[in-house]
Amino acid sequence: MNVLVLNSGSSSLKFQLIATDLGRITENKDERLCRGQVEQIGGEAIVTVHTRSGTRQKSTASLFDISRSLEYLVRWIASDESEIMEVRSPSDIHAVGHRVVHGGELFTESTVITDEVLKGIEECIDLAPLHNPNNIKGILASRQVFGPKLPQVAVFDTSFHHSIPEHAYLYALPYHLYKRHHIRRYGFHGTSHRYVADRYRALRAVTEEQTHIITLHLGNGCSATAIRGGRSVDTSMGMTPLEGLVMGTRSGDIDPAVVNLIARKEGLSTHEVDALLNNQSGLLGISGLTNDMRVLLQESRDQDHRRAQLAIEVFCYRARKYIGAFLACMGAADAIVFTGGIGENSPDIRARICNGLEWAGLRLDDSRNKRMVGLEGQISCDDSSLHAFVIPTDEELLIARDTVRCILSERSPRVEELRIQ
Ligand SMILES: Nc1ncnc2c1ncn2[C@@H]1O[C@H](COP(=O)(O)OP(=O)(O)O)[C@@H](O)[C@H]1O
Ligand SMILES: CC(=O)OP(=O)(O)O
Ligand SMILES: [Mg+2]
Repeated sequence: MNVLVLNSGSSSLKFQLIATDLGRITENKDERLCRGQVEQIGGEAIVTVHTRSGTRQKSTASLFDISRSLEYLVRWIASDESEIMEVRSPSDIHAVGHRVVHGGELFTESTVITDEVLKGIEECIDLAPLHNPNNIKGILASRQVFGPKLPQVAVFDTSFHHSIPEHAYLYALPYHLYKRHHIRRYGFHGTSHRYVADRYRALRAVTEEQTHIITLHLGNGCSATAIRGGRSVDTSMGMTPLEGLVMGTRSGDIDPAVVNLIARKEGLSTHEVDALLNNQSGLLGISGLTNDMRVLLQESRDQDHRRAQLAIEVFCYRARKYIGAFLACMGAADAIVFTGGIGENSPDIRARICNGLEWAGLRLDDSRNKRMVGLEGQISCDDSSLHAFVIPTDEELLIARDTVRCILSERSPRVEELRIQ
């Protein structure tokens, strides 16, 4: 089954086409046929695609909206240029799987998209005004391009975290705010945390019940998840993806009183402060330089750039603090798992985060850590009682597999039944 996986953002559309092993879904039988993205949709858009053989093609095209961008991509996929002989027309694409950021309390698992499900995703717009509207546009564009009969599946960032207990998801606010407006911790990057937990199980040959780990997704967005018995029991992101770890441009945890103070002192609206916390903070905010960890590491080494060093220090300290907190919450864990662009590729950052966790039984193997760049494997010493692993994430692959599973089982819950009373 050829599954098109879409991740639609405000002005970008990322895609992958994955040939999944219909029915059997064994790990080695899935094949990535192509991937790419359209950026700056709305005008002269930039289209970057990677063919099956790995060649990168870059071009520009006037693409005014997501629908036009999708049409353009499908035409390219069906053309000779893409090198995909299996797909000669749109009808050779059998399903579309969407990354949907917020499923609120309605969606606890991936689901086939019906009109009712679409209404449910619309209901969650209040909780994720920056993300869900774009995800909906992606779904509607797919209906337009492929017709209403093509099965589409929504895979939610939030659904893996539905196992988090009440005491961990409730904020200590007046309770009616939770009841009235669903204000609580939801958590994100669930597809990534779930994928690496699955891979960890396979690597160590343990059961779901035996999976007690802390996963660190360190990309542009960063989050930590405490996984006990294979289920998420706490996570660092909150009602929105702003809470928790220091990120590329997001602050992570701050004192909520700071919002009003910044607004007053800087003459900003609360909306503008929100944008400042999301887009101008984190690594970029502290360093005043960039949100790109590679550049920060280089500048801090070569130029002795003080604020780049400081940004890295705050980033690693916060991550270590969350590991300590989650170890206390979980009682114990068997391993810490690093993933995401930074987690997969930076031995330096991993070492700085782990440095100081010897009390918890973690002993990093320096040469294993240095070798593990973009690879999967253990980076702790064999006699470590708390292990550390690097596991490259693959959210798109999990979305493609969920898409096939949902279609085969025709799982599409009735939203009315899911709604919390
Ligand atoms: N070799 C590397 N060393 C340190 N950081 C890296 C390396 N490669 C990528 N990164 C960092 O990974 C981050 C992007 O992560 P990624 O998971 O690709 O982002 P996104 O969340 O947008 O998918 C950037 O900060 C980038 O600098
Ligand atoms: C939800 C979220 O933070 O996603 P990303 O890391 O893709 O920004
Ligand atoms: Mg990523």
